[in-house]
Amino acid sequence: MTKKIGFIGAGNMAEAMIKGIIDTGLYTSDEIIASEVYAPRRKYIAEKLGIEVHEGNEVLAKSTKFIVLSVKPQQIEEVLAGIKGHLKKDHLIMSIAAGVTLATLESYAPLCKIIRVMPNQPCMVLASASAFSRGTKATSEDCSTVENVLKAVGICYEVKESLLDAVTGVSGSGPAYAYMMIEALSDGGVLMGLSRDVATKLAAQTLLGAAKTILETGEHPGKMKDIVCSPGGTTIEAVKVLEDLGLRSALINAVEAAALKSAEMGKK
Ligand SMILES: NC(=O)C1=CN([C@@H]2O[C@H](COP(=O)(O)OP(=O)(O)OC[C@H]3O[C@@H](n4cnc5c(N)ncnc54)[C@H](OP(=O)(O)O)[C@@H]3O)[C@@H](O)[C@H]2O)C=CC1
Ligand SMILES: O=C(O)[C@@H]1CCC=N1
Repeated sequence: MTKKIGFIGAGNMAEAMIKGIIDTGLYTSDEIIASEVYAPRRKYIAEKLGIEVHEGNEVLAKSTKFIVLSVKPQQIEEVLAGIKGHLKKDHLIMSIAAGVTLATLESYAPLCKIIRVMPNQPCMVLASASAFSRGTKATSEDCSTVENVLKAVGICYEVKESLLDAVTGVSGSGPAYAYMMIEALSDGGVLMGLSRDVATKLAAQTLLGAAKTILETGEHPGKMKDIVCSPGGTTIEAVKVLEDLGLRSALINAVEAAALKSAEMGKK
């Protein structure tokens, strides 16, 4: 066992997590291994992140006790079946697959200690929001191992597994909603005459600043909204438009839709 952590599936999320882990100094690139079926992707990840990347998953299972499953949910069963003979009881498996339950994961890898995680994509810039649930064999030490990774790239909470669908709806899928908001705010700026570059940077910094304010002050978002709305001013005109067009309702329904989809995926 020469590696500290191994990622099966070197796609978008694995790249984001590995970049975050290396940038934060938790593990060095020579302590990380990955496996990936697609040859051009193997070459890209090996060159970009400086880690060892293999075609098959057996080498990885033999090289590390800490395996991250970062393939698509529908690929999990086949991946675990392929390495079953190499999985021992001291293997810790961290699955980031949406909707795949601990019971399902434990049925595919009955000897292993398993922790189910819902991270999010901004782990690549060390600003991730994650939650996890422990499987029946996972120890507190295993949870600390996983927490060390998740806290290195952002914040994390342990939750009951039944709440991971809600986590997926809010923070797992959430970066996509935020990117849509940034894009749309930028469009508004361009409509009103700003250059695209300046409009996008102003929009992104505005979401970042608002998010930092809530996290650092602990204030209620409604109170902070009220502070921005000057009586008879510009903001309340915009807030009226957002209420008329159902921004809040759209976001609440979006979170519900993603959470319900995650729960439905878990029934398969
Ligand atoms: N994207 C996100 O923001 C988030 C994703 N997740 C979860 O993370 C997981 C990965 O998502 P994401 O990174 O977006 O997906 P990607 O499709 O980008 O990454 C998965 C990678 O695994 C490869 N792969 C497929 N089969 C195997 C195999 N047998 N062995 C090794 N590699 C294999 C895929 O190759 P190929 O494409 O050729 O099949 C692909 O490159 C998913 O389960 C998702 O639910 C969780 C939170 C956020
Ligand atoms: O869209 C998805 O299914 C994955 C899980 C959460 C974010 N992306």
